[in-house]
Amino acid sequence: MLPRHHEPIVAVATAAGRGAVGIVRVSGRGLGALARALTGRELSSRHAHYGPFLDAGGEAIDRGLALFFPTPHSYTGEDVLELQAHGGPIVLQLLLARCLEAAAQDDTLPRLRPAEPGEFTERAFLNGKLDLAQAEAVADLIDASTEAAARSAGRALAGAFSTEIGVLRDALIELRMLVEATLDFPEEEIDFLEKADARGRLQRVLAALDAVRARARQGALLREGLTVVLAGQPNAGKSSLLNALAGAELAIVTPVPGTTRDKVRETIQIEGVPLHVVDTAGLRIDAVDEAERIGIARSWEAIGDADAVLFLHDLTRAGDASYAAADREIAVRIGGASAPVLHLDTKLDLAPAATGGVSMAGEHLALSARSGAGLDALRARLLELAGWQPGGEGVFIARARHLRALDQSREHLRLAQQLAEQRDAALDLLAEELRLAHDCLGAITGAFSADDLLGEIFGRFCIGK
Ligand SMILES: Nc1nc2c(c(=O)[nH]1)N(C=O)[C@@H](CNc1ccc(C(=O)N[C@@H](CCC(=O)O)C(=O)O)cc1)CN2
Ligand SMILES: Nc1nc2c(ncn2[C@@H]2O[C@H](COP(=O)(O)OP(=O)(O)OP(=O)(O)O)[C@@H](O)[C@H]2O)c(=O)[nH]1
Repeated sequence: MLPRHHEPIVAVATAAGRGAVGIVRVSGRGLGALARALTGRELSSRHAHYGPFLDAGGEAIDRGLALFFPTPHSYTGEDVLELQAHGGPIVLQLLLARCLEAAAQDDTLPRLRPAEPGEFTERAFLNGKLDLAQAEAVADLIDASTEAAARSAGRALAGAFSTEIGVLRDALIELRMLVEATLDFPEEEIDFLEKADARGRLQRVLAALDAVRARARQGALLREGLTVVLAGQPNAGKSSLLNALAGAELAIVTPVPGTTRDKVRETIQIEGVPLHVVDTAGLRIDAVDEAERIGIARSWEAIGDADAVLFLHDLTRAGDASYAAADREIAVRIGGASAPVLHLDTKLDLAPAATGGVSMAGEHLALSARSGAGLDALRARLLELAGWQPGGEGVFIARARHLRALDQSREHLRLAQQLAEQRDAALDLLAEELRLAHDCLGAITGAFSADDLLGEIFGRFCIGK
């Protein structure tokens, strides 16, 4: 029996629903006979052939373009057969079923099964067509929620991230070779660190790693975005601010306090950075009914998960002592969350110039959702809080997994550096730290990766990818 990752697979490669064109894609070994059975002809390699896609009785299910990519020159590195048909869901299901049937009927054909999510790209990885960071970039390109995220995923897919990791790994390999060679000649140990400039090399690798980390963090921000929670008493202007930032009427705005009963989550973007804005139910201590109480409990949950909290204060209530007292009570609780808090004094257009404003310690921005005053300053401050460096050209997309690996690698290099600074450095320990730092980098591109990690990564792809 074939191992699972050698079994031929088939899936509809295009999105569900109706489209101009839809593609059924087959990947596996020895697909030539299947191609003949489905098209009734010999397909030359990597050429588009227009003709019928035949059912078991020789009747055309559809007419379209057939492409055959013989191994190894294909997306997956195996034989790939594509049927580019008309993009109707039923047509594509018929073609998919026909592929399975044709393979089952002829025992010279390999046993075919439907593909699991991400399985085509997993094969591209297993067959060395893409490394792991590039394979992840395929999914990130498809999932990108802003133009900047798509461009940076495109760069990672083209190998920009992998190349930087490769440069770091090469520098580490050189250093490791020096250290390990010296281990074999113990009498020279003392001179080694001096002669080979091991400390200088280590220092340079660390600096280069830090530069890659900084760019990867930018890339991760483009992928993950920033979660910002709008918090404040009922009627403070949270929903209006969400709508103003989004430039659309997303949340219901009414003069009735307590209009927003549950979280509304909307993704907008600032300079290409996805911003997940969560509008919450207005916070109040003495909620009137059960639904409101539940909404408020969810608001607190959202605040706990936020990357930043925007705490809104209604400037028109600035003189109201009980309003201020309630704000102070909420502030204490928000202060208990770990996210940074930015105070927004709202409805600036209504606040008379003489008003002293809201008195509450912390950073304040005054704004008006109605006139738009202060919104640009808020956007700029949010980007700053996110750690976004403007003009992030050349950023490649990255994931939390990559950041962790880079951090761990850095940790091992720091330990190696400490060892190297000692008078009679233990070279065997130094060698071991360098090896571990090297392994962490290898995990990013998948030089060695556990099956469960691969399952985790490819299981999140869409089917047919
Ligand atoms: N119709 C179609 N469009 C598609 C894909 C596909 O599978 N089918 N892709 C799938 O996601 C992407 C393109 N990815 C591909 C990557 C490599 C090869 C390929 O044939 N590689 C060979 C030859 C390279 C060459 O000619 O230089 C190779 O790597 O050896 C094909 C598609 C996006 N568009
Ligand atoms: N003039 C003016 N009115 C505003 C502004 N922002 C909000 N409002 C008004 O204030 C009222 C409450 O606004 P919302 O955005 O619904 O407030 P909220 O904090 O979401 O309220 P809840 O859903 O009750 O928690 C509405 O009548 C808005 O039109 C502003 O910048 N200027």
